[in-house]
Amino acid sequence: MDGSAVTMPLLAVQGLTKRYGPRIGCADVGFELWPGEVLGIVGESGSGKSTLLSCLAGMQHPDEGSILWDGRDVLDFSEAERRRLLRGDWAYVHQNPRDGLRMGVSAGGNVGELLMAVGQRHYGAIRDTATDWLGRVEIAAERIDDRPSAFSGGMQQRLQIARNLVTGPRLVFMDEPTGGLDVSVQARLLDLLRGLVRDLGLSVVIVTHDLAVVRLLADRLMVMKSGRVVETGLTDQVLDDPQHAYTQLLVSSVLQV
Ligand SMILES: Nc1ncnc2c1ncn2[C@@H]1O[C@H](COP(=O)(O)OP(=O)(O)OP(=O)(O)O)[C@@H](O)[C@H]1O
Repeated sequence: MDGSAVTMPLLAVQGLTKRYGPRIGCADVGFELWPGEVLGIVGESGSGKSTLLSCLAGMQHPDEGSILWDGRDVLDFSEAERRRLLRGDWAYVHQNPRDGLRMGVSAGGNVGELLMAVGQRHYGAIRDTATDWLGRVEIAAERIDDRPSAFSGGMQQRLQIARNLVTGPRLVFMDEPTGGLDVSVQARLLDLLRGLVRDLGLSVVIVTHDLAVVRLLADRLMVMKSGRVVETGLTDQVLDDPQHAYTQLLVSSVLQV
């Protein structure tokens, strides 16, 4: 990390608004994310979490607002610049590993091809790094030539995480990374994610409806309702002493699915 990185936020978002016709996806969302920080975005289904994340990660174009990255608005980036960003400095972990993996390519290939995409050419070194990353996400080296379709859901998700982190991104977006998995598999994945976030000092924006996930992972929370941010604060503060009536309902699990 260079000296300038700690004096300005990694990401500075202002007035982000996305409408679907007359319906509001998200409205006037603003926040800053600092290096090494994990920001959790929570809210019940339909509150605008996914819309916000997809606008932030360049998968949808917002109607209004700005997203400053290294001082430049990513909404002004060319398509080529945006693609470079998503392949290098940014990573996106999908809820469904099938959306983030290439199912017809081996586990090692899924990790290795990202290294090739950022310019690595030496096959032996790429395979060594891929093996190392499989180990970090608790996938045995002997599975390196297996396709993800032969893996369990939890293993697929761990492989997707390895594929995303192998290039050392500066910012990772995560969309319900533990969603759709059995409870015991979720717990193991959460443990693994927490270790990686801590060891690598990752900067993360994570969307979830599961407060246990953000309790473990997030430094700060943003609570959304009907597309708007209704409360922000340190995770423990928001969860232990919620100020907004909606957050109080959310925490008391009345609104949790
Ligand atoms: N493609 C779309 N077309 C029309 N309306 C949409 C579309 N996507 C989302 N919306 C609407 O935007 C609002 C926010 O939805 P969004 O999916 O972002 O919420 P969410 O909090 O991520 O919910 P979930 O957890 O169920 O995905 C909702 O009212 C939703 O119906």
